Amino acid sequence: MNNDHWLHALGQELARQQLGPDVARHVIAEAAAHLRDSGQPALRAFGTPQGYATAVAESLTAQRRPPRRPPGGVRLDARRITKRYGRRAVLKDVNLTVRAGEVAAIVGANGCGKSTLLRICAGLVSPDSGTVVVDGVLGYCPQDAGTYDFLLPDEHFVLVGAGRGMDRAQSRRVGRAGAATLQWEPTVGVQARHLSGGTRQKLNLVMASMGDPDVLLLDEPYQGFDRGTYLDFWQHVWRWRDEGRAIVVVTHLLSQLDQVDQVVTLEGAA
Ligand SMILES: Nc1ncnc2c1ncn2[C@@H]1O[C@H](COP(=O)(O)OP(=O)(O)OP(=O)(O)O)[C@@H](O)[C@H]1O
Repeated sequence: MNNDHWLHALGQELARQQLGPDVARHVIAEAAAHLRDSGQPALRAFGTPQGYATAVAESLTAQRRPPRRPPGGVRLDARRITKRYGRRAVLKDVNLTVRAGEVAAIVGANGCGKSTLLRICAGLVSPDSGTVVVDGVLGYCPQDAGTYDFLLPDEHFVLVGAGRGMDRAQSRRVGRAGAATLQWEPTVGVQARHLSGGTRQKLNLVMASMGDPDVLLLDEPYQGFDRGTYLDFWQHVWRWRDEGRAIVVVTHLLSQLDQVDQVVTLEGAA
């Protein structure tokens, strides 16, 4: 079954699950975007259309969650961020304020500056003007290239753990516990360069969340995840939020946007 057939079948299954046409359109658009970005065959990325439609219907039911605690103090405050690359203006006067217990989604077209904004918030890139204030420990999951080809996953955990004040054994234990929550058990002796793209992304995400950071910056962290891991990822986001962390997720996908606390749409600076 090619991806077009799969998406068509998904539409039929969503109708059978009695999801409204607007919701179905969003789900199909997000699945198509994910398939386009990841280059994966649909069956591998999402499983059968019937199984995926059922999971979507279940997750929409699960959205009716009890009221949350009110958000806490400001954890991330980015003010009037402006950035140019050469003659190209990428960000102009962008503001982003996220409180403890809030999730912000950054959306916008390819190249509009989402990753640049996250790198600026992470302190990896300097803005031309504007300020970023972070209150607490920060974890950053890059879109790609956060791993070291010739290191083992355990060695990544030890590196990050050292920066968080953990010893080697504790780092490995915490890293492996994080991996297990993403349905991944690192194979002993396998270096990062031999991991699949989705598994490298799991490694990035585990590293970002080690040591319970107060602010989590996640740049499309689910690319290459299969359906089950993708749904698990959002469960992690809601749990982190309920624990009082401030979370920023760059995303192309629309189905979770009605659950986040704020959506920042970058238009791209002219
Ligand atoms: N280090 C750099 N030097 C020059 N130009 C850059 C650099 N980093 C990013 N850019 C440019 O800045 C613009 C914004 O890039 P950025 O990666 O932030 O976009 P994005 O919204 O995250 O894109 P995507 O949705 O494709 O991931 C792009 O035109 C990109 O080519």
